Amino acid sequence: MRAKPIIALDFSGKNETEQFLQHFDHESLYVKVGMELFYKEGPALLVWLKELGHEIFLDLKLHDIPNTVYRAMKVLASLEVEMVNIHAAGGMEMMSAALKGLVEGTVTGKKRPEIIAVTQLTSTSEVQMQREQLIDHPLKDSVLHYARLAFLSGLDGVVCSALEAGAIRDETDANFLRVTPGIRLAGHSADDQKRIVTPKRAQEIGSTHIVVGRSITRAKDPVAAYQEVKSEWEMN
Ligand SMILES: O=C(O)c1cc(=O)[nH]c(=O)n1[C@@H]1O[C@H](COP(=O)(O)O)[C@@H](O)[C@H]1O
Repeated sequence: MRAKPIIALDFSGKNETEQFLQHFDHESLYVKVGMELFYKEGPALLVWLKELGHEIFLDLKLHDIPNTVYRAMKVLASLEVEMVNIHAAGGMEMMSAALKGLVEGTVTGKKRPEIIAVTQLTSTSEVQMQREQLIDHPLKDSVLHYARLAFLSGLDGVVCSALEAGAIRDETDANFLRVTPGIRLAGHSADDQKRIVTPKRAQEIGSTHIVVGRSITRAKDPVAAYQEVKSEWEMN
């Protein structure tokens, strides 16, 4: 069965989040809690979301020296979410340390959260990457390189654009997760995203998960937008 689309809860606080979730009645969702919401509300928000029956991707994108990431991951493991992430640019030593922290911090008898690494952000274009990161290669090569490093470090998958998902599957393993933000329904604004794909196309190319924020959260009818994303994603 295909994973539910992950809804990015990029809201200012619990009240706004609650107003949004009320639209969905008692439907169990896969939600992403990012820096804004987590910094505002802290772990209590995760407890509340779990009580409502939602699965959680805690998107804090750790990127620091290996020891710091190891220690932080031990703490994040205790929050018992489904998925966490780090930046692949932190290097293999950092990625291995993150995984070790997560394994050690997972409560006995509980499932370890999945851990994925951000390759190149979907808000980064090839020109931008080449100019600002001094990477003298096509963007796809950089994404594939980071994906290989994450795979060799024992991680569960990567965050990338759906445009790169098929190549990553072919270079790693069909079970290696390709979690892809930068998803837009046809005709919706790209906003700050550079590498965007529709839910249908993401499914065709090889994403294992899609992350959708503004196409749903800013829609006049968020439930209808979610259903549209879901039906495109689950087609075939
Ligand atoms: O790690 C992420 O979730 C992430 C990585 C990335 O490369 N691009 C990206 O957009 N995201 C997140 O995915 C969400 C996308 O939101 P929308 O652009 O509104 O659909 C945001 O919460 C971003 O923080």
